[in-house]
Amino acid sequence: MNADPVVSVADTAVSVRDLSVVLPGPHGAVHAVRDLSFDVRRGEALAIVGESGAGKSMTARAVLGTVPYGARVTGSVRVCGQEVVGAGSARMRLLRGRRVALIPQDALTVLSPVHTVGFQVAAALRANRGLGRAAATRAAVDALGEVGLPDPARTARRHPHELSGGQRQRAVIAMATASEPDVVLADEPTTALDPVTREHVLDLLEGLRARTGAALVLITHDLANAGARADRLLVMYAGRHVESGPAADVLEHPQAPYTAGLLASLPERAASGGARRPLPVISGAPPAPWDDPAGCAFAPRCPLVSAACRAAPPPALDGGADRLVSCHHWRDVADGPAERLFADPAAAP
Ligand SMILES: Nc1ncnc2c1ncn2[C@@H]1O[C@H](COP(=O)(O)OP(=O)(O)OP(=O)(O)O)[C@@H](O)[C@H]1O
Repeated sequence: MNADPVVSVADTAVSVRDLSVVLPGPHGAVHAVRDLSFDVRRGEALAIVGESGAGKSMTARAVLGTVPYGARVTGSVRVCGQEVVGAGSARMRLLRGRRVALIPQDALTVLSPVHTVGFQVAAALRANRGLGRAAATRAAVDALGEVGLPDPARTARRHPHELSGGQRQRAVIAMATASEPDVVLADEPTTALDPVTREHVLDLLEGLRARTGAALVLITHDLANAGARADRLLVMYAGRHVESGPAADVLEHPQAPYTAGLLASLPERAASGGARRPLPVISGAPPAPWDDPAGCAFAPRCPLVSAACRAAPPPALDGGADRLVSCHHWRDVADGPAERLFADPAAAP
């Protein structure tokens, strides 16, 4: 990307520049993340949005320094000023947990079935904050109470299988946030939860951010909900930056055709016009993971495609008002009601 957002280093919790992650795959190299740049300021919530395979989780793993074995990572990822790309395991042990923590999609991937949740939260506190056994045990109970678990002292003595899915997710949030990291990465933290519990967990994350001043990176498929919960949005497609900026602005006035298509296909938006009409769709499918298109990866599905789009991936252009957009034709999107681009499913290429 060629445009650098103006954020002072001291205000920046995460700074990603020209990040690429390439993985070996059975059909050839998989370009999971390509030339991605973005910043997350301290205390800010950034939602990374995109459909399955867009590279959201791999971006989070690169920030956490936990890409799969065999992955080739280039570019730079700085967490609180410290470089993660190429960092040795000793430096990453210091960063992980203390500076940056992950809340995964499924709590059971991080909770051990053989230990009580209190023991596991206390273990994280001992590792990250250097607390002794008794102090860590007390702090773990406090942390379980902070995330709204009932009777935290009793919950601390329970094993993960004795808790509901929502309670387990709260326990994982307690484990990730008890040490008050500067950056919390939440990878689809509510996917496995019912709608009411989902809202509670998102409220909880918002409350923790307000209390500790941590930066929150929320990874999600859900563009509308992300907009309501985040300060800023980063839309990804096929491993690349599509557009980014203040969440409300991106949702109100998308600048990239892909974002406009995603928004047009939201049932609540399509219904807002009053008349019943077919839900607009973005026809076609994203490129296969091992495809390495010469131009814009969205070009085969884009109603505004031109020769320039097929020749080279568009750079991130300054869309004004703290926005970046990776599209040659962004002015044509920004100038009119975005929905019109995908209004007629039969008209899309
Ligand atoms: N261990 C791996 N080895 C090879 N390719 C992988 C591996 N993990 C992920 N990928 C590929 O990397 C690309 C990006 O995956 P990633 O999990 O980051 O997408 P995502 O946007 O998080 O999707 P989802 O929303 O489904 O989790 C995909 O094409 C995926 O198939």
